Amino acid sequence: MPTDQSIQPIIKTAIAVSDLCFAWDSGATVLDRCTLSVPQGEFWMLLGTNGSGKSTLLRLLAGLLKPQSGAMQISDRIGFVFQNPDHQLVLPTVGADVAFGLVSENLSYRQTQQRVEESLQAVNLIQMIRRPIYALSGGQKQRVAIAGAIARHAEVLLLDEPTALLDGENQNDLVASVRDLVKQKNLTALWVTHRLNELNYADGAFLLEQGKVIDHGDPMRLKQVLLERG
Ligand SMILES: Nc1ncnc2c1ncn2[C@@H]1O[C@H](COP(=O)(O)OP(=O)(O)OP(=O)(O)O)[C@@H](O)[C@H]1O
Repeated sequence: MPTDQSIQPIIKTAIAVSDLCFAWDSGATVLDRCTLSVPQGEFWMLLGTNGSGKSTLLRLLAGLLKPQSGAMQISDRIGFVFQNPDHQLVLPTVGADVAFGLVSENLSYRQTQQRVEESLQAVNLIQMIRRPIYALSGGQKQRVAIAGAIARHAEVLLLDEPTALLDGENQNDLVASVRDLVKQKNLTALWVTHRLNELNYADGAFLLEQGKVIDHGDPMRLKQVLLERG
């Protein structure tokens, strides 16, 4: 019989990328044998200089682009959050927009309503269910986009600089609430950012340079590495 000390917790991987290569038709290489993995239930960040391939990697993971070689493993229940929420919110009110994401799921009116309400509750926007999208702040719009993913029962959230257009206070609120959601709902999230203070909320981080992960692990250590680089 194994002793208690010999029993290791089973850590499942929610996002696995192995030797992924991607180049544009022009021949410009963006990802060059990129390898990383994110444990299930964790909130990881992806950092790197402009043009290092962060957005491209997220688009490959979401199936929006096809790699030339390498392997990826990820849930097919993905929620994608773009930098600019105006590029993904399509209907005039909060509730209608979240419900729109459910049209392909063949739910009854009641089931749809329940999913919309639950997901808006999860992002603290239930009181705004009837509010027009134009009357929301940038941070509230991002929450609507996240509610859309929650309503579709996304297991993995891919967020591409979701705070880039937000001021400091809204930025902190959003990153804290995504961290809480990940933990409460046992989701997995990969969050692209240039803002080092957001690392305070992460379980781990990757540093991408010229399409390769050159460092990864403890977010506070990586923050220090990047601060020292200037
Ligand atoms: N549609 C496209 N066609 C051709 N090249 C592209 C296209 N989109 C991006 N690129 C190029 O691919 C490279 C990687 O871009 P990507 O957007 O992945 O970088 P990033 O790390 O997300 O940068 P940033 O931090 O500035 O958002 C860049 O050189 C960029 O110019």
